[in-house]
Amino acid sequence: MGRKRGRTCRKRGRKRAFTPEVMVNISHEMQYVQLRKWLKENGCIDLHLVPAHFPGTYTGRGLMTTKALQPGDTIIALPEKCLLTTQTVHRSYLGKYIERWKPRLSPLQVLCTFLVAERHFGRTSPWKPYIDVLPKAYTCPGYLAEEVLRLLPEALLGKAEVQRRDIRELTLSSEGFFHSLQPLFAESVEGIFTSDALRWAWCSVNTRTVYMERLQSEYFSREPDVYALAPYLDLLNHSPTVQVTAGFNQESKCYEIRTLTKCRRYQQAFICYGPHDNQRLLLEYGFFAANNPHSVIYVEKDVLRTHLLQKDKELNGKLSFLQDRGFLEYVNLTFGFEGPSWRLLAALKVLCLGPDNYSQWKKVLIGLPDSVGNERNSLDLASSLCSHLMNENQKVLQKVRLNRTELLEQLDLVAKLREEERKILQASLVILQRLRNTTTS
Ligand SMILES: C[S@@+](CC[C@H](N)C(=O)[O-])C[C@H]1O[C@@H](n2cnc3c(N)ncnc32)[C@H](O)[C@@H]1O
Repeated sequence: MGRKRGRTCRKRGRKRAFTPEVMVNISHEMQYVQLRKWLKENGCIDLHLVPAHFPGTYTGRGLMTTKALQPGDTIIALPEKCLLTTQTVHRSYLGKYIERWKPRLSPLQVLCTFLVAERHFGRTSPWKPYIDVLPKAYTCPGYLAEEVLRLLPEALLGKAEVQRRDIRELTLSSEGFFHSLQPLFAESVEGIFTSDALRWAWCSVNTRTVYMERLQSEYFSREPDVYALAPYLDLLNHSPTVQVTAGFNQESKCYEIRTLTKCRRYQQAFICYGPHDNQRLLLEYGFFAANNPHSVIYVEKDVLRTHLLQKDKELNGKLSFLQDRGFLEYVNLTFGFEGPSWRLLAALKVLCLGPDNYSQWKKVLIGLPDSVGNERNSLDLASSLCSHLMNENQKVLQKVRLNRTELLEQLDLVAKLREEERKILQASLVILQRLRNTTTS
């Protein structure tokens, strides 16, 4: 039964049409009050972003905008004084130790040393308001337990191990330098620059810095000097669907982020860390994004090999033909929300070709039509690969569900990553089925 809609009703209706995101404003908490005060003292004037928790999302803490943002608006402008770069460290009490030290330290070593030292100085550190809001621990692979690591997808596991090795090497390669800093501390440097402290510093830099190129300093090693810790700005979470521009503005002397996407008042303001897939997000930042359009599932070469006809006499020839043309690079062999990548399908078509069809190999790779039979065989092979990956994924999910230990938070992260991957594989299977139907009809 229809009801007459008056002016008040229309107004209420308009309000109801938009349900604001559930969020808890935390700007009154002492640590954020102190941080905002510190920013203002350092010349940051327009702070229309406030810290909040967003319990309805996986993002946790983030920044909410108190005014609607239109494309082109500045989300945040952080004065140079508020940025923590290698230059900040060079100008500090650490400067003369850095200058004296050989071999030269990397920009990453310099920043990590400073973070650990400043955290240790506590109340007397001018950076205390910033350090107080930094997470105490992270969820990137450097922090994951061994048994959780083993549940990661193969390609990610390899990179996760490299990350853990890099963190260990940072500690080992800096030991001598830390000893040289002993005059600065009342306590033994061994108890300050611990492997835990350095892991925390490494992850703080890796997950929170903005990209800002600096001129190479003669006092640092040759690694690119591109990190800047940006207090408050680094409370902005990532969304793969927003667009922003970011960089240091030489005129205003501020690091500025502008949005190219609208954002409503009292909503979480997001930035985009880059067009990263979920594996990269987990590796570099310790999270994944639901329905991430950049996410794909990689088909490992070994997995591909086990699905191929071993009695095909031309198999090795085909594989090296594909390898030489870059078709077996793992970034090319993927399943996405839109099905198998063009390169995966092309590679499968070559691999399915019958004997003595050498002339077809090149034609298939440049996208020329293939026989209906080969087309169908390659789609079947793609479906079988996709189903295999689904089964593997399912097995890991079962293990995670059984393994409800004290590592709950870490296991949940892996489970959710795997569930996202499942969605992609399911979407790919549906597309493959559709393609198969059109090929047969
Ligand atoms: C630059 S910080 C952003 C602020 C951070 N949430 C905080 O509370 O400090 C980057 C970290 O935020 C988290 N993060 C960013 N975007 C996210 C998202 N879309 N979903 C879940 N976590 C996210 C990850 O832990 C990531 O390492």
